[in-house]
Amino acid sequence: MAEKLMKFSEAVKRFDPVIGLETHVELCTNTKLFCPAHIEFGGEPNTQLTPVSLGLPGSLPVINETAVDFAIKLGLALHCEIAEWSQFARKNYFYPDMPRDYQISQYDKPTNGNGYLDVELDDGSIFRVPIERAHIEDDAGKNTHVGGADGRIEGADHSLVDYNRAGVPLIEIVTKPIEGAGERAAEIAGAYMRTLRDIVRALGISHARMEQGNMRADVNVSLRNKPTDPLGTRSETKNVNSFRGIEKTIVYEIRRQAALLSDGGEVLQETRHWDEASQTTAGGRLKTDADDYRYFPDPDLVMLHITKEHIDRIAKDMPEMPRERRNRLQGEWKFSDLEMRDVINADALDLIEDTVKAGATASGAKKWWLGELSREANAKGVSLEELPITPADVAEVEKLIASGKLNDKLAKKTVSGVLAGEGTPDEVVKKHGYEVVQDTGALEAAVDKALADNPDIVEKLKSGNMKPMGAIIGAVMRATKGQADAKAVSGLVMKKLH
Ligand SMILES: Nc1ncnc2c1ncn2[C@@H]1O[C@H](COP(=O)(O)OP(=O)(O)OP(=O)(O)O)[C@@H](O)[C@H]1O
Ligand SMILES: [Mg+2]
Ligand SMILES: [Mg+2]
Repeated sequence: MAEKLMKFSEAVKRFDPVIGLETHVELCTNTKLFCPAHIEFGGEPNTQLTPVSLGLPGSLPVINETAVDFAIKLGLALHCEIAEWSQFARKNYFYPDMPRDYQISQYDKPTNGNGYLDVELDDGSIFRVPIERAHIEDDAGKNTHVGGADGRIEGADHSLVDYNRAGVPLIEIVTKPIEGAGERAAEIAGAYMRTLRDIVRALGISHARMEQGNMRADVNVSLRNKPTDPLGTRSETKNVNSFRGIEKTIVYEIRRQAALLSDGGEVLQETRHWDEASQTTAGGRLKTDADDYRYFPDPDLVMLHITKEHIDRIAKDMPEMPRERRNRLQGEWKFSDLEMRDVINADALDLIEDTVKAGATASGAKKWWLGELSREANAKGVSLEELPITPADVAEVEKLIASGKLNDKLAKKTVSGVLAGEGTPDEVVKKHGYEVVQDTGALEAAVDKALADNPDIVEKLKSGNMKPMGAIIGAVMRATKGQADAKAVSGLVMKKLH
């Protein structure tokens, strides 16, 4: 049954939306959080296991020090208070993807508390997102429902479970209720998620690939009549795994709840899920704050003691954060704010940086990645990074242009060759004989012929009408299969006429 929705513009005029994001980030440690089982994406099911990750009786967890250091790094980046003593707690519930019947998480003594993240919005303004906590926990395994009439979960006749992911370290970053977002709630959530992704990548603590589930968010949304009212009842849309999905969930929930409330109904505190196919959220399980997980300190794990000296050591090695890096690169590249925003939106920052490092100019690198190559990536439905061309290739093409060996047209052909798997730019140039005619003898002969073939144009040029110059250059280009340098041709023509 389709639910009633209010127009978005009307909904945010009548109600004040409040959102909250719980983001799970999968850490890229080599081994699991409490045992030495190796972690590898896409491994054969149930091959990355130990007795601990299966929760076998008698097995005991031992904390992974790297995971704790990763959590501290993130805590520092999010301006959190890092607890000297934090504690793991058992969150008890039953689900077949969790072999232990409890998740090891942190409850009232999380490692990181009380921080914030400043995010930049489209208009260049900064919005401060308050962070409640960033705690360490382990992941569950994965169920796959198979069989049945049409392969859908309802039709499934049995489920398979893969415990490879069970015990993989996660950090859950929980925002405080984000107030004052108004009609920009979705934009703020999107900017927050992208900034968080950039930070965890810069810290090297997660691959943060949404599509592989390294990063996923629970999206909480509530409405109230006015900003001074107490918070309204929230819905919680679970495990949304794309930035667009998160933004759309927020818009949808605002519209749905607004319609409900203005009809005199009430918002249920429930978990929902985002359905990409129908672009809607659907109700799941009713949930109350009294949901009883029977949290208690895990008696198998001692409290985590993090000394100030340890934090200082980690703080000394913190890499440059994305926003500082962006500002530095913008200065070095002399890009305008608008150009920089285009680069960020195209996810081309790293690629351009690497291309410049390989010897190209910043504007040359930008021209390729945001022009020709963005079009190619769009057409193929892949990201720029996935294109079969490297920053070094692009820099090489730029060098060939700068040295006068390639003109724009030949450069494009060369890039096409690289994309088609014909080899490096040098190899493609050699293979096809793409090279601007440098031999002035051959060029002169082509110019002479073009002038002799077009006496009427010659007359015009002689009388000072330069418009038909293009026709001569075109003729020379055709004669040299596009391999002439247009500037050299017009220079030669002028020399011959006078
Ligand atoms: N009325 C509200 N409207 C919008 N967001 C809210 C509201 N109340 C709480 N939130 C946000 O919802 C999130 C709640 O996450 P939290 O992890 O604390 O609890 P939970 O969802 O009950 O537990 P679980 O981790 O088991 O899902 C936080 O980001 C919080 O800021
Ligand atoms: Mg939570
Ligand atoms: Mg939650």
